[in-house]
Amino acid sequence: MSEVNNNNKNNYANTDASSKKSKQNKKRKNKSPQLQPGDPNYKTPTQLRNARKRRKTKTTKATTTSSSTNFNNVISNNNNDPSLKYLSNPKIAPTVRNAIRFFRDKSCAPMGENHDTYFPVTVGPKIGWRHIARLAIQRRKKKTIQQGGGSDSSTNTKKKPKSKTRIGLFVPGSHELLPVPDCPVHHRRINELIKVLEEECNDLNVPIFDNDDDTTDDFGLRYVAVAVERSTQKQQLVLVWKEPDEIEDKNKNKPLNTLIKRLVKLSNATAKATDRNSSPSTENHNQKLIRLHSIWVHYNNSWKHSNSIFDRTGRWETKFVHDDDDNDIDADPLRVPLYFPPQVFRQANLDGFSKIIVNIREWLNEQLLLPSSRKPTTTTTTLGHCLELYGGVGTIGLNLIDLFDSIESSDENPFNEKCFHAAANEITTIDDGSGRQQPIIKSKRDSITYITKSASDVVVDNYSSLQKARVVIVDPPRKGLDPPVIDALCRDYETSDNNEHHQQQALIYVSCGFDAFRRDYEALVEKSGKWTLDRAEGHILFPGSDAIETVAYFTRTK
Ligand SMILES: C[S@@+](CC[C@H](N)C(=O)[O-])C[C@H]1O[C@@H](n2cnc3c(N)ncnc32)[C@H](O)[C@@H]1O
Repeated sequence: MSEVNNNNKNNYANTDASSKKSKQNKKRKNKSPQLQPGDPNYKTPTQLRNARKRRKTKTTKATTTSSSTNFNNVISNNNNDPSLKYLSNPKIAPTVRNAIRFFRDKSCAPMGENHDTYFPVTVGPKIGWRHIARLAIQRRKKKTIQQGGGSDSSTNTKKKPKSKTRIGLFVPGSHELLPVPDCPVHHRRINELIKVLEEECNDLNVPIFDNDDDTTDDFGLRYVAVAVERSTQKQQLVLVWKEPDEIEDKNKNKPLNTLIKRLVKLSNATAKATDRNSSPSTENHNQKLIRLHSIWVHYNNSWKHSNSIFDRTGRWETKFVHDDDDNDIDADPLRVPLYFPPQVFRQANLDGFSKIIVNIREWLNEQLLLPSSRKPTTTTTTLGHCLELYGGVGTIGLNLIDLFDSIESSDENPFNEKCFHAAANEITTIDDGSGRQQPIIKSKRDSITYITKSASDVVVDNYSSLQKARVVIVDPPRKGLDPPVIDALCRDYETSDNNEHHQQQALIYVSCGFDAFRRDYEALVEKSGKWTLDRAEGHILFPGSDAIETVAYFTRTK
């Protein structure tokens, strides 16, 4: 396509040039006589032809450079970003295709059968789905700018190289920063805040720490993380800051505080504009529109690069929390306010993940609750006990509390427990016929518990919880289940004290790493024979990237 455009451009250019030439020839014929050999400035036909060639080469070079600059902009904004590679058709990503093939083989479906029958794949909106972004920050030196502009180079004065703060992603396998302005998969509130942040860092000349660049300071801003609260669309901002090595240099943290004050001021200005009931976006196009939920600083003083922008030993400070309450969550039958401070795991696409929770609820209702409530001997309408491993802040478990008598959630991250209990204390339900949200009753609240422990320790130390669970939910990180968890799940624990209703145990496995899932599937189903796959589904939570979230529902083989 670019070739067609370029050809068109050249054609127009040629047409313009040839009409100009014929006019010039006419002028020459009418007015000035042609230069003759021996005249000053006379050029032979060869010299004229060479001069024309040089002019043409110069013009072509200029055109090519400008069009390739445009092309590069497009590339750098899209194709170079690996998370956008499969955006036009997310289902052709290799991992998605592998997963489809895997479940086709396992279900013995014939080639060519629509995968909806054995592995339905949900693809949510392709744009604006990312609610959380962790980005690197660097300062790029701009090329020296020539002033004066005249042809006489002696009149030019050299300006000091100016540097520009850029925020973006590291190109995979490198520390080369790829700016991602207006990234289409980012929630627009992320893009808006990043733009303002870049401008403010430039205006305030905020020091940027870059341990690949010896010429920068030994302190400064090194990363940023932005998350958007879904109910209010406000931004949670984390500024990751490297402190100076010398204690007496603490004053060097001042630019950080200036930046924070400035951002809070801008956020308050947006809040005021919104309160006046005017639309801030139409009021003043130049106004910097940010609406902050909170600002946190994480002091990451390590000198080395690591995959994680937060340092386990680093200090955290909350610098600002909004004080208005415009949370407008609709009344849900079960309202679970989850807490996600920056130290805990938060799904990047919570809208997409809520579809997973809806499906889990549906499966539990259809496969486990409804069949048992149809049996005349069963009095229960809930599912007994649930054990959740790798539970985070309770994103899945807390959204299922109405279906179980008791839930024990767990995770190894010590920051989760407080968030889990804060949320559990605030859960409200509409279940008394009044139509109003009510807090859950005390006995129910007491049956919602949390253990801060690795999953491997839980299955050993709290073995009885695993034994009595009607449903076990696991949502491990990409590396999959820890070997002791697989061992415990494959152990022969179907004794008479197995779950109170003596029903088949179920295992719901939510996986974000397909290779690890495949390995764990083989251990659970094929090697041990203890589990049977009932259903599997895929969710493309990050359209554009090569990933799939797999949800597999297993029942324990009798
Ligand atoms: C993919 S996240 C899922 C969390 C939660 N279900 C959610 O959706 O927010 C994986 C979780 O496993 C936790 N984790 C990682 N390794 C663990 C381990 N060995 N034992 C227990 N938890 C672990 C992490 O802290 C993280 O919260």
